[in-house]
Amino acid sequence: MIALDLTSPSVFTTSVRRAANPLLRISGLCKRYRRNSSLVVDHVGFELGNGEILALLGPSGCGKTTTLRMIAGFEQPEAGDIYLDGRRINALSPQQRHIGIVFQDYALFPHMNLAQNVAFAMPHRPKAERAAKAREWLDLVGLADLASRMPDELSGGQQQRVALARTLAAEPRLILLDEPFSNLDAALRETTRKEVRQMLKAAGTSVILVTHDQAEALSFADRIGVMHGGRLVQVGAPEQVYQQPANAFVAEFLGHTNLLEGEAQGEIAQTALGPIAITPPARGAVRVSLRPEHLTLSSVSCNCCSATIVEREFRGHDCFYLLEQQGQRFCAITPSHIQWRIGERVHLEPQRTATVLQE
Ligand SMILES: Nc1ncnc2c1ncn2[C@@H]1O[C@H](COP(=O)(O)OP(=O)(O)OP(=O)(O)O)[C@@H](O)[C@H]1O
Repeated sequence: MIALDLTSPSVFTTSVRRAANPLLRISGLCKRYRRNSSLVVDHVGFELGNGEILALLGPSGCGKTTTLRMIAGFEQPEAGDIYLDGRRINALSPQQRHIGIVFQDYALFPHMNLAQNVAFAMPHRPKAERAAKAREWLDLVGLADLASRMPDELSGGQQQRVALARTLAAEPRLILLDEPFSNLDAALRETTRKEVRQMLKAAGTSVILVTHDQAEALSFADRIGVMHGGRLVQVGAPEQVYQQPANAFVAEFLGHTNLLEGEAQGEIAQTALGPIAITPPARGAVRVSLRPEHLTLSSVSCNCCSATIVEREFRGHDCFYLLEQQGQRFCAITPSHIQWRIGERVHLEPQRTATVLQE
């Protein structure tokens, strides 16, 4: 049982941010695909501010795409409300919602050049205006010089940028991105998502990104909503969900961590690592999360636990170590210029406050 100290500010951030005038407001969204089966989206609710980028992050099958499809109007929710600009849009068709979508396969028209692909998204504009506008959007994504090329003459990253230009050209209030970078190789993925983020911010568009890649969510989004088993388990800024995970699932999904059982007495808990500072303060049995980069390895004895290095992984800019003490495993990350050998006995010193988990 966890006895939380309610006098101190809570670090638990599963509550949904209340923007003054959110662009999108979702509450109690539920979906099941077959009668009597369990919910694949289970009472999901969140708000999205104007110009904000939110990532829905979670493992395969947790309900991210289904949530996105309900917002887009391709699936009907079993329960719950979707408000866009204060208007309930549950009954509107996808076309009436005026929401842009970019899928992972780009879906460019193969028989049209880039300018024509982008111009196609502007049927509301006079024909004479479309070509100039298409060029402006291609310019924004850095591809104006390639306007007369066909899609199959482009790299994956360039095709992705055209798909984005085409979606932006329709000037939607909201853009939904469903794993848009997953077809790109690692290096291209990183540069493309950085460029795409800059373009979206320049255009001031509100965005929901669906991804199972934690690095992508952390670097791309203003806020992250972590989904697990159809539920939204935590919503917060990237730093918040990483440093102050609400539960063990979030802690482990966002990176390596040390999950430690302990006995809390206010701001300190006794754990296998010795006494460590915790937040928020608690009393009784607790489970805490301490990131590996917050654990220092030292040859100097301290008032802390010692352990044996059992695995070492050189990762370029840092080294990842697995350590063992009396059957308990710990992980630590050190700068790569500090070298420890497998079999060496070291002292483990926590450098930061560990986060008390909710469950
Ligand atoms: N059309 C469908 N009919 C029946 N079940 C479906 C359908 N679409 C999705 N599901 C199921 O609903 C659950 C949620 O699927 P969804 O695609 O929303 O998850 P996801 O988090 O987006 O996964 P992924 O990252 O693999 O795309 C899964 O168990 C999936 O098998």
